[in-house]
Amino acid sequence: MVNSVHKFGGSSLSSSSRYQSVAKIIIGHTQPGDCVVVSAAGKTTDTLVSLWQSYQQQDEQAVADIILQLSNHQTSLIEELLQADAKRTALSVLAKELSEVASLATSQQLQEAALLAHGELWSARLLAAYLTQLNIAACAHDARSLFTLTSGQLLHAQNIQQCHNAIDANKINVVTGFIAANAQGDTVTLGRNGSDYSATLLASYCQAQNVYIWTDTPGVFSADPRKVKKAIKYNKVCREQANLLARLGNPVLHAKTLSPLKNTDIKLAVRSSFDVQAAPTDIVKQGGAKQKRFITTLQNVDLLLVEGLNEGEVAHVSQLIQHSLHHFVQNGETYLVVPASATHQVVSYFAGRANISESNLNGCAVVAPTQDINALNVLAVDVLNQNNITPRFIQRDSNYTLLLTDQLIDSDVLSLLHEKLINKGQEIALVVAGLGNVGDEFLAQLNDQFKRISGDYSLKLVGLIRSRHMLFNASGINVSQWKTQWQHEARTYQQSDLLAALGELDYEHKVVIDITASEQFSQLYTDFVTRDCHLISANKYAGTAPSAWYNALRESINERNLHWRYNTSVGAGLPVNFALADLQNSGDKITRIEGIFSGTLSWLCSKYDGSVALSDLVLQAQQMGFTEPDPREDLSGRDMQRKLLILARELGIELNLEDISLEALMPAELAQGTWDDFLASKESLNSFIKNHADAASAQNAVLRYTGLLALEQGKVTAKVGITYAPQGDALANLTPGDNIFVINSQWYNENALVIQGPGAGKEVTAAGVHSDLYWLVKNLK
Ligand SMILES: NC(=O)C1=CN([C@@H]2O[C@H](COP(=O)(O)OP(=O)(O)OC[C@H]3O[C@@H](n4cnc5c(N)ncnc54)[C@H](O)[C@@H]3O)[C@@H](O)[C@H]2O)C=CC1
Ligand SMILES: N[C@@H](CC=O)C(=O)O
Repeated sequence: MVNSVHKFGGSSLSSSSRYQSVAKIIIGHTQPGDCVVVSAAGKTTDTLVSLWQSYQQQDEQAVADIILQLSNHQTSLIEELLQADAKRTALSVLAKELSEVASLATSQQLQEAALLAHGELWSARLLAAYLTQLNIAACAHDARSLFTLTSGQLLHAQNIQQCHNAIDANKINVVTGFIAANAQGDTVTLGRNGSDYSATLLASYCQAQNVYIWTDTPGVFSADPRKVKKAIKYNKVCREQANLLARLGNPVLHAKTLSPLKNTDIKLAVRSSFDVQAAPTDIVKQGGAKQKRFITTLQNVDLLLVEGLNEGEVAHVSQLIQHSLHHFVQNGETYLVVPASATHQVVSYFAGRANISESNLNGCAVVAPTQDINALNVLAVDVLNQNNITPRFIQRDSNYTLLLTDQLIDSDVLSLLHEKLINKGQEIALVVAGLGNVGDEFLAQLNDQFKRISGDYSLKLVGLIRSRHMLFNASGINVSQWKTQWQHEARTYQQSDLLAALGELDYEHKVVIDITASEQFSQLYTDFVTRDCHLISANKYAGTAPSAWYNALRESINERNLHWRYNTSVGAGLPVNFALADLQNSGDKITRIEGIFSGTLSWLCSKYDGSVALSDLVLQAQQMGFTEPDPREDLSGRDMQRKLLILARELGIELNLEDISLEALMPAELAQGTWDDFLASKESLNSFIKNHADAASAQNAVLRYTGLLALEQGKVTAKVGITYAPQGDALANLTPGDNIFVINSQWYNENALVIQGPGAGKEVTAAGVHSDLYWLVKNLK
């Protein structure tokens, strides 16, 4: 039984290393009986098309040169991938085929479709042979023995039978895309990019459950991501919008791709063969996803006026020119949007019923929910006018507006259009993890912040996560009533449930706000990012993870155009990260950061005068919400060590925790055992502190815990530990609980820049997380 059909386009097979990656994907994502549909490798179809053109122009030298070019390309793929007999056989079959092409060209018997079919045949045979060499049972199929058409109509019953007979349940079936046969057995093609169509046809004939279109972008975006940096990747797009986009010239999905899926439950997903971890875009049935906004560009099209258009004629002409056409009625006239290269063919087909109304047009189409179309049309015209582009023809329908122009819409104008048209009304899903001290306060402040932030966006709280329970409600959790809802609806979860719930959210943007103190939770960040979630962390574990993991996470965030903010991980609500970024963005060079970066240790050291045992003060600090869940994370200096590492990484210094020397503010043995064990041994902490306080006092100083990061002549000093601060020193006079960051730089050299204020506490920290959310939303624009 065929479970899945996977389709790999030319870009996924453009080199031998791409074949190897595809083979890995197949090994990881298929089971025996599944089908893999392939296009021609890289630019092979284009090369075959130019061979056909040279042949028609009777340019024998060009024909010979192109055959040599094809031979070299295929030979190098075979040489790099296959070994021994498999290689010899493949090379000899290739040589035979190319010499046959050459002799057909000489004898003027070359057929266009049969010539173009070679690209897919070579891909299918090579991939099947390579899989076999890897000990994966695989076979190649020529789709001309699976799909038959007469007069452009597929013979479904016959094709089902042919597929049923041919598909091997025990092997991976590698099938040529793009090609089929007519009743006489001659080759016919399914149109450029027709391999997507081959894949969905095959899936419907074999009753597969899934079709995966593996391509070079990780899904369907609001605009071409190569032209618009801030294009949004959608998790779900409904079939109707995908179809309309394809007819309007968007290259992501071929327009015919969706037709075999009509009235079936086959799932279709677009995903990247270059980034296998990235979440796909699911193309779902009407109602399975909300309507999204898109902008797509058109280039070099003509507008034809057609008289008496009959039903099925557009599909027929589309088949004829192998390009899906869009038609519409305006003021009682029927128009057809045709690629200029096919105008002649289309006009001759209609034999006097079609005339060119406007020619040499470019432009763009905006696809959006019905209620938005009018406003978006006005905005689009405004943006175009501001860029000296006057639409020559506008067609506004219920779910799109088409603006045809003389000028090309370049990526600058497209980005402007995207900024003005796409961002408005987008929904942002918030998922909050960690509902403790700070998390609870964050939620208490959330309603007010919604009012402040919203603007162009609509923000919704859709998920709440604790260590064992979670609550997800895709349509939104009532922020004022979350506790009641939590009581009734939260359920226990496994990690996979959490990731599935995040993957399912049909929002333009998703933000995971980590207010846990859990290292385990922070290790899921890479999974969150592959599900296209932005991140906000109060949690310090990800920011202080080993360099390799941390750098890979950052890279993956950048690649996906996501944001990660973590201002509260150092100095709670104090704007430390902002200041450092601002200094560096203004060209300054920071040379030294020194101070007290722990609210707990600041409070403990300032409060301690010997009258109350330090262990009791620790319990008070815990009560006030200053400490980490286990206050030994603070007393050990580890929390401050983490903050110093986060600061160092902000300055671009490659460090790991173990590079920062650490002296604990407690005896080493107290780090072992449970919190109760710690309390039972509290006297050893009390005497440890008393000894230090006495020693400091003997030097007319006070006990403090400080950190230092210095960059001098390329040498990095990074340490946290105990200091005796002289009476009168800024450190000695700090308000209990305050943090102080003394920053020296090229511009703040003699006279340091000082940031000082409360460095812990639920209100300031929750407000700091809100600041991160505010700036994250601002930066989406
Ligand atoms: N308290 C403060 O002043 C500041 C705290 N932070 C950071 O904020 C974070 C939270 O601090 P608090 O609210 O004080 O801690 P807390 O202990 O009161 O709350 C942490 C919450 O996280 C939940 N949690 C633990 N493991 C989890 C997991 N695997 N998945 C989901 N939830 C999990 C716990 O159930 C708890 O509700 C910590 O990372 C802390 O370092 C940062 C700046 C200041
Ligand atoms: N426990 C921490 C909380 C903030 O990060 C501290 O005391 O500073």
